[in-house]
Amino acid sequence: DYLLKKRRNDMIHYMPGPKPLPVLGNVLMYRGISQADIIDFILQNRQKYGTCYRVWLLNQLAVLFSDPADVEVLLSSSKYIKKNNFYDLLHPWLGTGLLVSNGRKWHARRKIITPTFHFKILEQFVEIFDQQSTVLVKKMAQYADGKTVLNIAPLLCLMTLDIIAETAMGTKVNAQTNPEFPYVSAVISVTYMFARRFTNAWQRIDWLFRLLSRKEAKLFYANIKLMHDFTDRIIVERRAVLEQELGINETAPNATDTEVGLKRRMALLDVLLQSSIDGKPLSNEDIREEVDTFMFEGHDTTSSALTFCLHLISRHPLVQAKLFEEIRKVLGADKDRPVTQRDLGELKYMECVIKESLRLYPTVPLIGRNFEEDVVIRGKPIPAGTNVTIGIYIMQRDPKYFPEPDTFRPERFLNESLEDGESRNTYVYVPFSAGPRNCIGQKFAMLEMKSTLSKILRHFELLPLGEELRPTLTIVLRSENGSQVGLKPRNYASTSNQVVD
Ligand code: HEM
Repeated sequence: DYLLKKRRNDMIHYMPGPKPLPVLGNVLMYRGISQADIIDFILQNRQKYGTCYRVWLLNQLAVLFSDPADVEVLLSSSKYIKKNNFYDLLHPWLGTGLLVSNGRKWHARRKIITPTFHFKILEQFVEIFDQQSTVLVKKMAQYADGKTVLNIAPLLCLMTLDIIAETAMGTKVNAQTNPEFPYVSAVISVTYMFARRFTNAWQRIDWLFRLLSRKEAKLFYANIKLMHDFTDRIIVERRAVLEQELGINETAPNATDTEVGLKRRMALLDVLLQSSIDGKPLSNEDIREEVDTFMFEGHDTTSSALTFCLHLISRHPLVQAKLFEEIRKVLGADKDRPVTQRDLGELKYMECVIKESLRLYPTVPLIGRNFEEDVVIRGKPIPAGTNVTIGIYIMQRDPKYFPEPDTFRPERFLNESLEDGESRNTYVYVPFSAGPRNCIGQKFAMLEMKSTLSKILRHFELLPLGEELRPTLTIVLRSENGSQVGLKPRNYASTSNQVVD
């Protein structure tokens, strides 16, 4: 143990952190810490050891950064893009798709996928957001009696699944109307199991998972197979259609990234089918990795963000009134009018509400990297092989940058001006990460959330019924008891300030 760690220990000895035991390192400090306690535990460690501290987990050295100046160095550089081994858990489903891939593969794929989010393409996706949120409000209407407590989280999850399936694969899975559809229940089950395995050290090791949780492991891998078969089938079908329609092989090598995306309404899958790397088209397996990555990354994140945001709105009537006023002003008196990308761009206060909600409850509260070689971050040497965590949640709750950090105040983001006139490092607020490896779906997610929120608030007033949130860290931050609210139908004939009454 001494020899294995000696070099790294010598390099890192200056850094604060809990005293490690031989062999075990600091593993024991995680004893008895439940999923729901992890975030508080990390905040306490930040108080004890500062904005940069180390822990030893057996033989693995891990460093947590939460000083925005350090985070800026890490995120803005294209050198530090390798993900750490926590992400390996996602391999069985996502292979080495964009979220987990590294090096050349990541660069090439990122270049191909970026045009998918061209604003012209997003414009077409806005129609899908609108249609699917219409299905959502129809389902919600049955609970809108002003006294029923509704946990809105599962409904949001099904809606975001419908949206991502249609935008990524060009296929309707009808999750909202048919949640029993095998592909839909497989996605939900696997996402749930990822969350469990992520927080359970033993289940994270694959052979132990297969050995000790046999039934769960069997279901997990059967569901992954089912999802792969489904995606494979869609890819084969779409390839055949595209070949017929476009003469895919002639189009691919000559078209520039942006041209490919703009030809007609495209799903992500279509862009991939027409793309090539070094003149070679992507194989069905390559494409599946990326489509699966979008299915995973594109539904759980947005649905969790919406869950927190709607809850906060239900508990802040003045914010809700202001939001509704803006919605009425921008979208007019017809609550069923489909929204456009332009409308959504004008919902400025709503943007502040979403940003503030993502500040308090960043869906991805921690992100990880691994250093392949020794590096020095602002004078701090870090040895090769170290797992690095960036504490998004910690920075966004730091009173130094956000006065009264636990208070929900969307006005903070109006004009992005700072209350005390000080400048703030932009890397202090990074719910979508930042730099070359930031969230490729950020604009998509913002439009989707704005579209859904405006649809819900045009139809219902949210009431503060039910339990409060119980945030818990799984792969994404979610609320253990969902988001409990009451609903009252909006009377659109009356004026907006009726909400405050
Ligand atoms: C509120 C919603 C969302 C949040 C808060 C969010 C946040 C993030 C964050 C923090 C990362 C960086 C992860 C890391 O470095 O390990 C990321 C990456 C990514 N996100 Fe999102 N995301 C959201 C929605 C979406 C959506 C809707 C999509 C797809 C349509 C998407 C696709 C991706 C992909 C593919 C990556 C990997 C990018 C790369 O490594 O090049 N995300 N997201």
